[in-house]
Amino acid sequence: MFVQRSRNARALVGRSLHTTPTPHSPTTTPSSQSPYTSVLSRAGPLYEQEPAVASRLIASSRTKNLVPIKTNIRGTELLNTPRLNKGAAFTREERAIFGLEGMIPYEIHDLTKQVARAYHQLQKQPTVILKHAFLASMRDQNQVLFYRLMQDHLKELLGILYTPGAAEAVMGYSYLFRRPLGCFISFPNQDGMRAQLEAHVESLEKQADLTALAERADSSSLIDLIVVTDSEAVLGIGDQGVGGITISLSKAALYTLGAGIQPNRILPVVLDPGTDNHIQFSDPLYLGWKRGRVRGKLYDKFVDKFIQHCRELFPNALIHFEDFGLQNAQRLLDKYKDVIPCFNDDIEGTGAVALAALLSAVGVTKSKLSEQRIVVYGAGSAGMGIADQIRDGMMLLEGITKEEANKRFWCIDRNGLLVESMGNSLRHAQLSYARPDEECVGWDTENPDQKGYYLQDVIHNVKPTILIGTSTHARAFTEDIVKEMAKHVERPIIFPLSNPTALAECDPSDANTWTEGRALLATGSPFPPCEYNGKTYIPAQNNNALIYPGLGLGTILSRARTISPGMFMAGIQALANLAPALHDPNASLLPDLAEVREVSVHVAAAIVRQACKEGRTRDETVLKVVNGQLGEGLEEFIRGSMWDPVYRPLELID
Ligand SMILES: NC(=O)C1=CN([C@@H]2O[C@H](COP(=O)(O)OP(=O)(O)OC[C@H]3O[C@@H](n4cnc5c(N)ncnc54)[C@H](O)[C@@H]3O)[C@@H](O)[C@H]2O)C=CC1
Ligand SMILES: CC(=O)C(=O)O
Ligand SMILES: [Mg+2]
Repeated sequence: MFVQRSRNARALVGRSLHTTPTPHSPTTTPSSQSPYTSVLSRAGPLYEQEPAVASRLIASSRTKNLVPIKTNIRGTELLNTPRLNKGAAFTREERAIFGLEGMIPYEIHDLTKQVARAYHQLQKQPTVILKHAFLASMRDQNQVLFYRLMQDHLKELLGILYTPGAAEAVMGYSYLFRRPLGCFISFPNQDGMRAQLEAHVESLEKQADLTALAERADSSSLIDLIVVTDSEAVLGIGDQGVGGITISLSKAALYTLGAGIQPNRILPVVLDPGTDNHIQFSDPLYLGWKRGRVRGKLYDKFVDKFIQHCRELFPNALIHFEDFGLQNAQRLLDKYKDVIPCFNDDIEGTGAVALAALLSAVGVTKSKLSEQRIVVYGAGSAGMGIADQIRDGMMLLEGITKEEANKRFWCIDRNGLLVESMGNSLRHAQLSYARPDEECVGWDTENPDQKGYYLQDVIHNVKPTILIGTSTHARAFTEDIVKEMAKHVERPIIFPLSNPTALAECDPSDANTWTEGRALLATGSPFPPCEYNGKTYIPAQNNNALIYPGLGLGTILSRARTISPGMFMAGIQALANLAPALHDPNASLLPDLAEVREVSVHVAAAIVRQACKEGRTRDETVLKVVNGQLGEGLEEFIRGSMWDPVYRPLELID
């Protein structure tokens, strides 16, 4: 099945992002003939009603933004409730009903004017970190305005909210701290963990639509998604202790921006088992638990307790693991991936987006994935996740065996090329990629006396077609290395993926110049277009943020109990099918991250269809949509079900 899909992949690619209908058509009231009239009376935005998934809400897609939110919160409390606050946009009528006159200036300003003002204020902030702090504070004051501002200026502001801006904000967390956002689960307080999670539910309930709440039997469907980090390997900046909450918050915001998941249905969490970062640790302003990281059984029990409480309190929620350390990321994924709906974004999300970019690159070079010689520089979570996903791609799409696929990789870590004689020092995830030592006998090396083989030697002797950087080793892909690679291959595929920007293995503009404009390039953080000899080349932003929102949305909609390899592969192919390079060999290997919302529609749809095919979908209505029984296409259904940053009317109930 996959082999066939892959061969057809290029033929399937035709859906331009620009030819699809705009996702947010103005709201209109459906005719009274609508077959869905019966549910209209209780329609609300997706994910706000019980149960959490799309199934009950098919009719709401056209009316969702007109349906009032019912609340009993008034006055100052309303202005201090970010989910409901509209600031100067409260109507005259709402001001009277909710007791707001005298608390806001007289004039009413709509969202467009508010966004213009907020953008102006943001531009006045002199540094990236202050811009990030401004956005965080806006998110904490007026949720709709925050998301609307982000959405209207997505390309520019992603670099502030997410990588590279988030890196500075994570490091400076204890200095920037104003009011806590997100959920803090600390090792010394773990006896109260359940109560702490329940307190978050309570605060969400307070802000929720009271009609929807009244219809809900319990709180089990309040949360669709948990984004959790333990902060040990944040981006490429390592252990950041409690500051890692910022990466959970940024990733969570991207689910809303990129896939329309209702922001209040996402729980961003930091687990704080201590920190080994001595700079943070010895800072008097550090806000986390000031102890060295707990490890071993105590750590595992702590994480397991968290997972079990989440399973009990939010049984439908998908768990997104983010930026766990090398010793734990793969282990935790292996422990939970076949038991609960979860994924590790650094391992699987990164692998998925990298494979999509490579499918598009081999489309340009008109070669097969399984013919490539691939060097992975930095054999950690992301590097091994990418290798595994490419290997799965070779097996599923091109039908080669795992053993044959393993031979297409040369992985390099701190001690050089992974070879079999490294034995026990190899991590489990690295084992199958270790090369036989005898293969390197007779290699032409820079220094014949050195122990091990390093990047220059591997490039020189292996003559790779693909070079991927996930090492955090800034500027490791030097001019010599890139030129050496480019000697042996017409269109070298070079992906310096380390984040943030300063840690990228090379600047794509340099690689473009060193290869006379021949390289096919993708980076982790955003970079400007490259120029060579009057020709412009746009390096793709190969960041897991391009796929995880759609992956999450598709999984939540299906309510699959676990995410299967087939679901991943379906999402990957959907993303690859949207690559601009499929139409123009000199265009970007991936769609622009600013188009993530439309990308997510296709990724989520592919995942939902695959989940149905595999009999994993537990949502009856989604099944009916897929089977064409409800008169609405799946993509249309998904688009219509996304949360929009618009003000809905408020209705006071006592
Ligand atoms: N573009 C994207 O979507 C993503 C990018 N990344 C980036 O990839 C980088 C690595 O992240 P993780 O894999 O999560 O970290 P990790 O700590 O699991 O892996 C890094 C690996 O690189 C190795 N390494 C360090 N210095 C090296 C050197 N000089 N030579 C060779 N190997 C070296 C380490 O030993 C480790 O095995 C980070 O900068 C991160 O931001 C991670 C996830 C997604
Ligand atoms: C993008 C991402 O997840 C990382 O750099 O860790
Ligand atoms: Mg990450």
